[in-house]
Amino acid sequence: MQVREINFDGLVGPLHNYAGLSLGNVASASNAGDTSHPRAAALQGLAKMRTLLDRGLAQGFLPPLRRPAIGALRGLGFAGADHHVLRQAADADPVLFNNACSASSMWTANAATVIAAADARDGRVHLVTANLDTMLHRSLEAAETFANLRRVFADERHFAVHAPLAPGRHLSDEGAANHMRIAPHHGAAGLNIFVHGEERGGRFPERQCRRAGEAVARLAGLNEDGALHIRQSAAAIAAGAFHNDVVAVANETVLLAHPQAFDEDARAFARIAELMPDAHLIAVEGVSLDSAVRSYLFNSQLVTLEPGVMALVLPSEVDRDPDVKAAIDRLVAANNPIAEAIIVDVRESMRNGGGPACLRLRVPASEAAIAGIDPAFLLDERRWDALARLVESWWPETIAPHDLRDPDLWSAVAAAHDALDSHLAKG
Ligand SMILES: N=C(N)NCCC[C@H](NC(=O)CCC(=O)O)C(=O)O
Repeated sequence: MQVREINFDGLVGPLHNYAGLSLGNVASASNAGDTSHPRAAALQGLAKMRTLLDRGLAQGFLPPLRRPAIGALRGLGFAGADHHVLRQAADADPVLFNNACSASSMWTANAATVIAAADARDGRVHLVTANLDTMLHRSLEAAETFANLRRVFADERHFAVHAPLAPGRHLSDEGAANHMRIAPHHGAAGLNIFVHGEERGGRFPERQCRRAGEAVARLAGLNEDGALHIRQSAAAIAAGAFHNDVVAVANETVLLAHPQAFDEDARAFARIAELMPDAHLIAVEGVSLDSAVRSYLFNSQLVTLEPGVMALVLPSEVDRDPDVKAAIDRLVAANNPIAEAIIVDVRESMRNGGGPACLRLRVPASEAAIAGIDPAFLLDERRWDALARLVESWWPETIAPHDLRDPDLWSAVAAAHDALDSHLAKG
């Protein structure tokens, strides 16, 4: 069956800001308190989408969740008119308030884990919404993301959208950022690799539980040899790889990983090779873990341009590190399907620890399944132009930390969300 991969990028929301909310995410911590540029951020994300669209790839988007998360604050006991809720929360608990202001839904690699139809028992694409339970600001996304995914992938003949796993640290789940799939091609049955952490007492949280990956595999009906659960190395997490997609990326027959990405790396690679003997398993040498984390080399999108020909879509930060540049040159020159490096500027997102791969959720879909996706979320030139115009008209230019408490900003951001909602309602 002809199956295409669609990248659903998160449209960067109008409240994008740098509040330093993610312990273990080096960029988020080191840029805390800086002034953000939401309009530029959303336009950078859109430019990335446009680059892939212009290369003939299928491109969709997911709308930003409405922030500040007034509903969540109401659930925690703040009451009254919207601005009153926000004022009370900002005064009573500034940290909670900042968490409610995060635009983190832009990183749609954390929206859900996606299991391809060819691997699922019932032949449907399964999307298991991530509970994002480790980080407070991210945990506020799950219920709304579930609703969004149900709206976009409403056709139950082709898609099964699952609710987030039960909340709680025992089942923490960060979605596709900790899942890789290796297969002969997008439409063929493949191997699903679930990468987890586990409390090892390191200085940073380990966000993904093994049980969560096992539950996802069961919910989608993977058979036993279709799933492999491996552990992220403590060294990678300590260096700032808070998700596996900071140190590894896979697409069809290719897996690129930092040699220290996994616990017992040699055994992990050997096990994958045993299950997928025809795959190109590439441990990228010559790049330190620190360089990998700073440049986000592995947080690239590895996309198929045509059968057997792939491109790496990399953040422009890779150009600053000679070791990383040399590694990319070697990868493109070597005998593997990677034929091209495409550099994109997603600097505003990168400064919060979100590279090209974080910004997108991959959904493999047959022609029939694509027909079952709400077309308002599939991009062509016309829809892309309309989104860019909306962003240019409504998204704030800058947000400094103290602006988050400014009622004028709350009104401006609500108006931007309203404009997007009414645009989407037109289809
Ligand atoms: N690797 C993937 N797939 N996603 C990247 C997510 C970045 C996100 N950053 C943030 O949430 C920063 C928000 C702040 O600090 O304000 C996170 O840490 O969860």
